[in-house]
Amino acid sequence: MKLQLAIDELNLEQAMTQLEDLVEYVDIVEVGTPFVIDAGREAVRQIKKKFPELAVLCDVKIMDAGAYEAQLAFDAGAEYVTVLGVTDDLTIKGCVDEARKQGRQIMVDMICVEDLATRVPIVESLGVDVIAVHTGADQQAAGRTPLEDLIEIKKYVKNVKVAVAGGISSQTINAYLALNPDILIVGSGILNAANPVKEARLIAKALKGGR
Ligand SMILES: O=C([C@H](O)CO)[C@H](O)[C@H](O)COP(=O)(O)O
Repeated sequence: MKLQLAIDELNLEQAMTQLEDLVEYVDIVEVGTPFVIDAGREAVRQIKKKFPELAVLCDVKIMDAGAYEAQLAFDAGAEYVTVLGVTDDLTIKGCVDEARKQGRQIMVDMICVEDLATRVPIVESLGVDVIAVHTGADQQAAGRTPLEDLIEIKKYVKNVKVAVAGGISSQTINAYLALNPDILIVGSGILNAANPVKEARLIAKALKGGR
């Protein structure tokens, strides 16, 4: 299981400093949607340059012009790019075609997909690499978590990797680990913790089965 650190609310300078302390606990670093809006593709370029050992996911949440937008993120050095599960199949296919050309990966964010049973097999048939259940920040504020969606999606995904995101922290991680997702995504749980390094260490340890 991989740990993906989502950086959403830091600026580029803060992110580079924070990553120096967290890099040893992280497998994938996510240039989150607010972060990429603020810092652009330069964030992907600089993180790849300073931390070549980290895979970078560019969370652009593509909704249209799939091939072109995915290409922009891949050209900056991202290994993973996100597209929205609610969008058109042609957009997802465009992202997948670009990823295959460049030897990279597409993660589909299923935020706001209401019928997972119907949508997951279609999304999987388009050749994507990872399908992520995601309870967004605004849904989290209304008290929701991604746990039920993770339980449900595990029933429908056949051959691709599964990721989960949405307010996960060391306090709640065990329920997610029990469902064995391939990628566990944590943002505010680490970066808004009183001690982000301690929190990242706790989560990384839990991912390794407490060792
Ligand atoms: O994708 C995200 C969200 O939509 C803001 O862009 C977050 O990166 C994702 O939810 C993980 O962050 P936390 O929920 O704070 O763990």
